[in-house]
Amino acid sequence: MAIPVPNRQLFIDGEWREPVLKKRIPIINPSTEEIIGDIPAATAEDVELAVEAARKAFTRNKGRDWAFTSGAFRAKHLRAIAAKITERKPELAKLEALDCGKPLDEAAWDIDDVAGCFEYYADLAEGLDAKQNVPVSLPMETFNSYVLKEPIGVVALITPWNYPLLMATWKVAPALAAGCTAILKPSELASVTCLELAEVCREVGLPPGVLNILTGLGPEAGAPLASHPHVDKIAFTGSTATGSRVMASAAQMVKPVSMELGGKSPIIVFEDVDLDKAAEWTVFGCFWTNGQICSATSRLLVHESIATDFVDRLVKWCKNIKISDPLEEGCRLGPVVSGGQYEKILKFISTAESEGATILFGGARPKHLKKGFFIEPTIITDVNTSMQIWREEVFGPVLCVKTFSTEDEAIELANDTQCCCDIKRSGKV
Ligand SMILES: NC(=O)c1ccc[n+]([C@@H]2O[C@H](COP(=O)([O-])OP(=O)(O)OC[C@H]3O[C@@H](n4cnc5c(N)ncnc54)[C@H](O)[C@@H]3O)[C@@H](O)[C@H]2O)c1
Ligand SMILES: NCCCC=O
Repeated sequence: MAIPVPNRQLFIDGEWREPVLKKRIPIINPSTEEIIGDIPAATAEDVELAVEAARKAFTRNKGRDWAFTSGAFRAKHLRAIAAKITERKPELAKLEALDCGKPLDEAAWDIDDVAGCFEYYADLAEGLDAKQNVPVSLPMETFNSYVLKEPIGVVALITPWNYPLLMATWKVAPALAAGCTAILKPSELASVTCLELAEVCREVGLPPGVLNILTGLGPEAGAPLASHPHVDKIAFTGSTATGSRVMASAAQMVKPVSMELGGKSPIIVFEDVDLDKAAEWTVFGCFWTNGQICSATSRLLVHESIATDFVDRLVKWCKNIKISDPLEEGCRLGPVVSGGQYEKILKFISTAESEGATILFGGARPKHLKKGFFIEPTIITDVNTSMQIWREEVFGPVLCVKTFSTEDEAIELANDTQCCCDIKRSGKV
């Protein structure tokens, strides 16, 4: 059953604050296309306040309140956040499913992962203490040398919508463990659970300003954050195009960045596999999270001798995928995140068709669903490497299939530089 979406403000300096320009963005439930609430829309004015709060938190009491206290102290906060997330798991999973369309079971796994990630970095924060001031032996007695591990400062964390709270946590937890203070800017398409993370931080008494959360549009909130002179580092996950813009603005100040950018991952199926298992993994890899995963197995390379049989099995799997409202029992494929993504994916499919590919299965909204941004699991064959569907990231439930005859050919196709440019450039840090 759906639950109400909490009405929240921006989270700055440990408090809820209305955006300076009082703007808000509607939240659209992708299953029903109905507005179910709204989120605050930060602008440069709010970025200013959040960066100032983070900077103050970093230096407060000469850093003894957070940045230069013990890792064990910070770990206590991370563990308290993990415990609260676990306590609120049923509600957070529902909110995430409502906000981004992810099947409820998958949203619940993600919330477990979120709690696990805070715990993991709590362990690392504790481990840091033993690694401080370790002497480094030098060949000269007149010098002493020690290793000091210090946080870099104020960090900007900009995240996408496909795993809203998990992608945020992959950045927030390590930053806080290291002693940084942070400003998180989640995607405007799915910010609800990140705002709940703010409430969790408030409830567990995270020192004010250590984590600030600004929801808002990319150009209005993300861009001024990325280019702010008092932000010491940017960690970004999202599309290659936006990542490139963020890097360019960071380069003006020679500011370090970590980038996790788009993906277009191949899966290679050789002739000696267990066909049923390989078919199950291919389908899971491509359609999990409604096909919106950077590591989606969206390019299937299958040995020509088993291709017909293998693709038949994929089609059988696809026929049995339950497509429904993500909160419905047994849902395996929900809607894509937004109207914009829905249109974009359908355009990819129609371009593939006009370029000569065959839409073997799916390719449209399921007939039993009249509303919502639903797209059937789609299998495309007769693809060649110059087609857009092969080269570009679709980021939806679309699998394209190509056969190969030798291992070398399979590897060459998998490594095709055009297809894989995103992967090659998105080294995970
Ligand atoms: N490699 C990975 O680990 C990984 C993981 C998840 C998602 N992704 C990628 O993320 C993409 C989908 O996410 P998306 O559509 O939210 O990506 P996106 O690039 O559109 O947006 C990502 C974030 O950047 C913000 N943003 C937009 N314009 C900005 C600007 N000019 N300056 C600063 N910030 C700006 C957005 O508001 C959002 O918070 C896909 O390409 C997917 O492959 C990659
Ligand atoms: N399981 C998390 C994958 C994140 C990439 O999209």
